Formats: sequence, C-alpha cells, structure tokens
Amino acid sequence: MITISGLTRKLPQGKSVLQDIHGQLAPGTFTAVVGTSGSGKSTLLRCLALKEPWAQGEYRFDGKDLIKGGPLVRLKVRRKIAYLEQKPILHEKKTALKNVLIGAIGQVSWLRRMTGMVRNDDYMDAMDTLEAVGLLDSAKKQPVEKMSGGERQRVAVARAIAHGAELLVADEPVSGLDPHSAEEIMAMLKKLCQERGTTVVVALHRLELAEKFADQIWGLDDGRLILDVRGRRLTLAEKMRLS
Ligand SMILES: Nc1ncnc2c1ncn2[C@@H]1O[C@H](COP(=O)(O)OP(=O)(O)OP(=O)(O)O)[C@@H](O)[C@H]1O
Repeated sequence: MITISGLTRKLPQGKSVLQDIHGQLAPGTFTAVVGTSGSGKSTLLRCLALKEPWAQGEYRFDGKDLIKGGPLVRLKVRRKIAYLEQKPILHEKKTALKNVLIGAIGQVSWLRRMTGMVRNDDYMDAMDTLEAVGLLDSAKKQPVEKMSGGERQRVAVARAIAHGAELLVADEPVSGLDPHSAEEIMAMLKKLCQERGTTVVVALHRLELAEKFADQIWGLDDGRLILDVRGRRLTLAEKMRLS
C-alpha cells in the first residue's frame, strides 16, 4: 500500500507546485491523474517516482517512510518503481528482447552488469513479459527504431515489468498515439494491474480514457488534489471542475 499525506512540492524559488496532497494507491490498482495543462500532473508523478523531492509531508511505501527514512530506504524502494516517459528512451539499434534484457540486467549485481551476462531465467522472464505486452512475435525481429509509437511504449512497459516494478508511473503514455493504439496501451496497463498485481499510475489528458480504464481518478487543479473518485464515472460537475 502506498500512502501520501500532506505532501507539498516547492520549487527552489519557493513557489509551491503541489500543495497538501493526500491519497492512497492500493496494490494492483490503476489510478489516472487528470487536470488541465500546468495543474501539476507530471510533478506529482515525478515525486511519486522519487525523481523530485517532496518539501514536506509523509510518503509511505509498504509502511516505509520515504521522507524521514533517509537515502538508503529511498534507494531500496526506488528499485521497486519504474518511471515511463512520454517518449520512452530505448536502445534504438537493438531489438525489443535486447532492450528488455538490458533493463533487467541493470537491476542485478555489478558483476552481471559489467559482463552483460544473461542467464536462462533472464531470457525466459524477458520473453514472458514481451508476451504479456503482445510483442512476442516481433521481439527478436527488428530494432526498436523501426517500431511504431505504440509498440515502443509496449517495449518500455515490458522492460519495466521485467525489472520487477511494483509501482509503474507513466507520464502521458498514450499522448501522440492514434485512438486505437491508445486504447490498446491502456488495456495492457490495466491487465498488468489485474494479472501481476502491479500498481499503475498514469497522467492523462483524455478524461474518457481515465473513466474507461482507471479504478481511481485523481483530479488536480493548480497543484491541489480536488477530486479522488473511485469505481465510478465522473459527474458533469466534476468534469467542469477539471476543465
Ligand atoms: N522545474 C520547474 N521550474 C519552474 N516551474 C516548474 C518546474 N516544474 C514545474 N513547474 C511549474 O509547475 C506547474 C506544474 O507543472 P507540471 O508539468 O507538473 O504540470 P502538468 O499538469 O503535467 O502540465 P502538462 O499537462 O502541460 O504536462 C507549471 O506551472 C509548471 O510551469
């Protein structure tokens, strides 16, 4: 269980980008963060992924306090978090399989990192995750630079799962994709929650995608969490507050 309470993010100049955020992310749930441009979605995701520091408040990951706990606690938890950019950074000349294997090796001992040693287990895990994202057939065929935007997102998700992420944070993973590919990626993320118990948080511009796929919707406005809706669609009044 992930719990945040009273969290605030301040920029070095003193401006508060996020203020007094409270919420819970239950294991294996899918949360969509929505709000207008500049409302603080990316900042919230980056703070959840420990890529930006919180100024104050409490952030608990499986009971561990990530703010008071110190760098060692954060380092251990960081390994359980995967962060997906809008446009994933991949090894362009390598296949999907190689990309996933490199991600998995990055999580293991320095010796295997240095030697690039791939065990049979790593290989099986990589193929398993590529199958989960629907890329088994093309896994070894072509370099990722030849893949479509949707396929590249799938490779990035497979890499995140192979590295054993318990929390997957994705900033606008479907922006720039056609509606069909966007739905496919959302459905795949949902399946990840249901079948593997991964907790997924995505920032989204399109409310209808949030309503269709998310278990929980967080609505941000000017750095404040103004909506925390679970298990239902948004009312018209709620949609108006987010526009
Ligand atoms: N490092 C920074 N320096 C200055 N301002 C920042 C910084 N990071 C965030 N901000 C400001 O904080 C606010 C929230 O930004 P953020 O990128 O989190 O919003 P967003 O909801 O993700 O927007 P978008 O949907 O356009 O990506 C914006 O006004 C942004 O300009």
